[in-house]
Amino acid sequence: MPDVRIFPDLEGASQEAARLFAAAASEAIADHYRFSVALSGGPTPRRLYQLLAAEPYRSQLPWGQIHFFWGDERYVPANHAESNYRMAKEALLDHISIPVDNIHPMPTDAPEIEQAARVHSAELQIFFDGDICFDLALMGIGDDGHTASLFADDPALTVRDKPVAVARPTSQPTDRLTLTYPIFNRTRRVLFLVSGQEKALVVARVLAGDAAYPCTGIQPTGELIWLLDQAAAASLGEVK
Ligand SMILES: O=C1O[C@H](COP(=O)(O)O)[C@@H](O)[C@H](O)[C@H]1O
Repeated sequence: MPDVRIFPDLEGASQEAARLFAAAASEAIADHYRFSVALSGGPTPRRLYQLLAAEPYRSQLPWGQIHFFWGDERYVPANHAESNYRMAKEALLDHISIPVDNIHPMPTDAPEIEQAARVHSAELQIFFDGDICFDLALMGIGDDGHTASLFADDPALTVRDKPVAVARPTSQPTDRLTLTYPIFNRTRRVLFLVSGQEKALVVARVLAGDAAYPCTGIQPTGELIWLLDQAAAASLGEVK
């Protein structure tokens, strides 16, 4: 059974996520002197990022030992309204004292998206010395059951031999880059943050193991925690 924690609202779930982020950072840094995180995009994690950019975390977290990557990115310029990097930059990165070398966005400026996937794969291999293993992946879920940019019926779902895949979801206006299942599933801790009634049914189905949803494929060997607000938890128990 996954570890599912329910909070009255997104604020409560985000506060728990910030606490877990700080605990995971201190454990990773004590063990191997740095903390590598894959961030999620979309609107849900914005409050978490704002909390990390505020006291006490802003002063207390050892930002020089924390490295930010992204779990997925829309193939748009870095200053685009849809950019996952831009959201994290505005909510978090612009407000903390972190070396620029610790920020590793997925590139979105190559003429071909396949080239960007190769460049970022190479960056990951170098950073992790050939053994890609994040300390923490922050994740969300769409109401269609996608997570990161792993969408149903998209070829990115089947990529097993590369850390970064190109996603071309037919439901979305732009192509995307995404980390692949093997990378998420060897992450030390995966933390889902989910809010809103429109996610309730899909969350219940994913937690019941319905393989129709890409999110169900996230089964890390490490720790898996779901932080839900009450609205997102509303259908738990209705789906077997
Ligand atoms: O498209 C995306 O959506 C998912 C879910 O976002 P949420 O704000 O509804 O939780 C997100 O995790 C992913 O990073 C993003 O690109």
